[in-house]
Amino acid sequence: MVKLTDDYLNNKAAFAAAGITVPTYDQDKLRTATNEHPRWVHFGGGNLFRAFHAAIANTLIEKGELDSGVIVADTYDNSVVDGVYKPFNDRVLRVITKADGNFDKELFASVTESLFATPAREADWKRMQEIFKAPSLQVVSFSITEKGYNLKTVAGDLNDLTKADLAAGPAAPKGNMAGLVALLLGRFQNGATPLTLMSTDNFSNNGDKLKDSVLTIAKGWKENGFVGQDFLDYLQDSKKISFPLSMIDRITPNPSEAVSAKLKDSGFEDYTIIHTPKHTNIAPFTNTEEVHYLVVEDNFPNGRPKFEDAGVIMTDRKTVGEADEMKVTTCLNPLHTSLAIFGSVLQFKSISDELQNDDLVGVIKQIGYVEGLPVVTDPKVINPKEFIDQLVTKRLPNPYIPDTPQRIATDTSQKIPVRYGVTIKQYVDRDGFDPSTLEFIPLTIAGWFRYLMAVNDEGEAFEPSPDPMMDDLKKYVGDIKLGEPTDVHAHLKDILTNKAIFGQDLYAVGLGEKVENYFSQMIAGKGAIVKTIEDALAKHAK
Ligand SMILES: NC(=O)c1ccc[n+]([C@@H]2O[C@H](COP(=O)([O-])OP(=O)(O)OC[C@H]3O[C@@H](n4cnc5c(N)ncnc54)[C@H](O)[C@@H]3O)[C@@H](O)[C@H]2O)c1
Ligand SMILES: O=P(O)(O)OC[C@@H](O)[C@@H](O)[C@H](O)[C@H](O)CO
Repeated sequence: MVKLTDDYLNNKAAFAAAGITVPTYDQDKLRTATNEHPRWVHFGGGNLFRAFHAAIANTLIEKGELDSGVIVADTYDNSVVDGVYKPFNDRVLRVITKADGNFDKELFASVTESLFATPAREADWKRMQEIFKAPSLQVVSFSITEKGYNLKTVAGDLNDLTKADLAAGPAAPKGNMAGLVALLLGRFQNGATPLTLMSTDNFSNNGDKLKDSVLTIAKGWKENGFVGQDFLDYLQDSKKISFPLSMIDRITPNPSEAVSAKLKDSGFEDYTIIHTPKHTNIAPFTNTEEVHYLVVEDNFPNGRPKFEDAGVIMTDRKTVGEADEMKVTTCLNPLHTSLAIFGSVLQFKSISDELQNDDLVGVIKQIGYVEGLPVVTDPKVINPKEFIDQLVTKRLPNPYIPDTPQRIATDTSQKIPVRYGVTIKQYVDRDGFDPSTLEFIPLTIAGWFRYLMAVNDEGEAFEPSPDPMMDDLKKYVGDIKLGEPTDVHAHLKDILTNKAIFGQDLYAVGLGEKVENYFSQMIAGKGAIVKTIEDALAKHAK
C-alpha cells in the first residue's frame, strides 16, 4: 500500500504500482521557496481547488515556471484544513474518472502550507497577516461558494455578522470578507504593493461581486473611523488591486464511495472520506472529470504565474464576461440546477441516471438550447452550441462521474439569481424577447418551491440539501399538503416579488402567475411533478 505522505521521490515504483503519477519536484524545497517568496494564496481549499487549481500549480512547477507553492486558507470550515491538508502534508491525490471507466491518478505536492486563517486561530491568522504583507504575493484566488461573498439577508439588508464586523473594525473580524479586508489593510500599511484578487466561483461577474463585498466592508470601516480614504483609494485603484473576472468549469463531485473503494483495491491507503460538521464532503483524494475550462481576465498588477502554460485561457474582460454568462447563466449551470431540483424530488441519486430519463433530458434541452442559447453572446473562445452538445451528450451522461443532484442542490437560493435571473433579465431588456414566453425556467422555479416543501413526488418527507436561507424559505411552503386545496398565490406572492432572489419581480415580467400555475399542478398529489413535466413538454417543447 502507498499513502500520500510517503516519500514519492524515492518510492516512485511503489506509486507506479498503484497507478499513481508523482511529481518530479521536491516539496520540502518548494516549501522553503514559498516561505521566502509567497506568490499564490487560495481561499477555500475544497474539492474544486484540489482538482483544478492545485493541478495548474503542479503543471507550472513541473515546467519550472512557478517557483513557489500555493498556500491554502480556509476561513469557514477548520475541518478541511485539519482533516485533509495538515495530516497529509498538504498533498492531494487527484483522480480523473474518464468516460471509458479508467482512472488517471496523480499526486500533487503543489500546496505547501494550509491555514485556518481567522483570528480565532491566532497562529494561523498571524501567519496569513505576514503572507499578505509580502511584496512577492501576486495572486489571491477564491473558491468559497456563492454564499462566501454574501453580506446580506434575504430581504437585502446587511446581515448581522457584517453589521457586527463593521461596528467592531479590523482588529478581529469574524466574517470571511471582513477578514480579507483586514488582511488587505495590513498589506496597504506595509508598502501598499499591488495584488490580484481572483474569484473562481460560479457566478457571472464574480470579480465585480468580490470587489463589491470588499468595498462594502472597507467603506463601512471608513464611516466608523477605522480606516482612511487612502485605504479605499488603494482598493479602488486598478493598478494596485485588481478583481479579474473568471469563468471556471470542471464538474467536480464530492468524493465518491465507489472511487474510494477502487483506490483501496488499487493499493492506496488514504481512501477515507470525511463529512465535516459544516457539511463539506472531502477526502485525501478528489474525483473530477476530464473536460475543463478556465478563462481569466488578464489583469494582474503585481504580475502572475504563466497560467496559459497550464491551459488557462487568458483574455480580455469582455470575453471572460461572455464566456462566464454563457456557462453560468445559460449553457451549463441552469441545466445543472434543474437536474438538481427535479432529481431531488424524484429521488434520483445520480446525475448520469437522470440523463437516462427522456423527460428530464427534454427539460434541460429546452432550458439550454431553446430558452438560453438565443440570448447568449458568443464568447468566441468556446462555441456555445458545441458546449451544450458536449455537456448533454458526453459530460452529464458519463456514468463514471459520480455526481449527485443533492450536491448541486446545495445553496440553491444563492444560485437562482445567477442561473435563471440573468436570462430572465435578458428577455426583459432585449428587443424581440418577451419573458412571458419562457416555460421551462418558470417550471424549474416552481419545482424549487415544490422541493422546498421537503416532500418528494411520492409524498414522502426527504432532507433537502443545506442552504443558508432554508429556514426562511420553508416558511413560504412548509404548511402545504399534497392534494389539498391551497391558495398558491397567497403562499408565493411575497417571494415571487423578491428581486434579491429572482433579479426581478416575477409578476411584473409576466412569470409570477406561470410559476404559481406550475406549482399548483405539482402539488396536486403523488406523481404530480412527473405529470407536470410531461404536460409542459407535450405543450411547449420546441
Ligand atoms: N465542484 C464543482 O464542480 C465546481 C465547478 C466550478 C465552480 N465551482 C465553484 O467552486 C465552489 C466550491 O466548490 P467545491 O467543489 O470546492 O466545494 P466544496 O464543498 O468541496 O468546498 C467548498 C469550500 O468553500 C469553503 N466555504 C464554504 N462556505 C464558505 C463561506 N461561507 N465562506 C468561506 N468559505 C466557505 C469550504 O470551507 C470549502 O473549503 C462552488 O460553490 C462553485 O462556486 C465548483
Ligand atoms: O458548485 P456550485 O455549488 O456552485 O454548483 C453546483 C454545480 O452546478 C457546479 O459545481 C458544476 O459542477 C460546475 O459549475 C461545473 O463546472
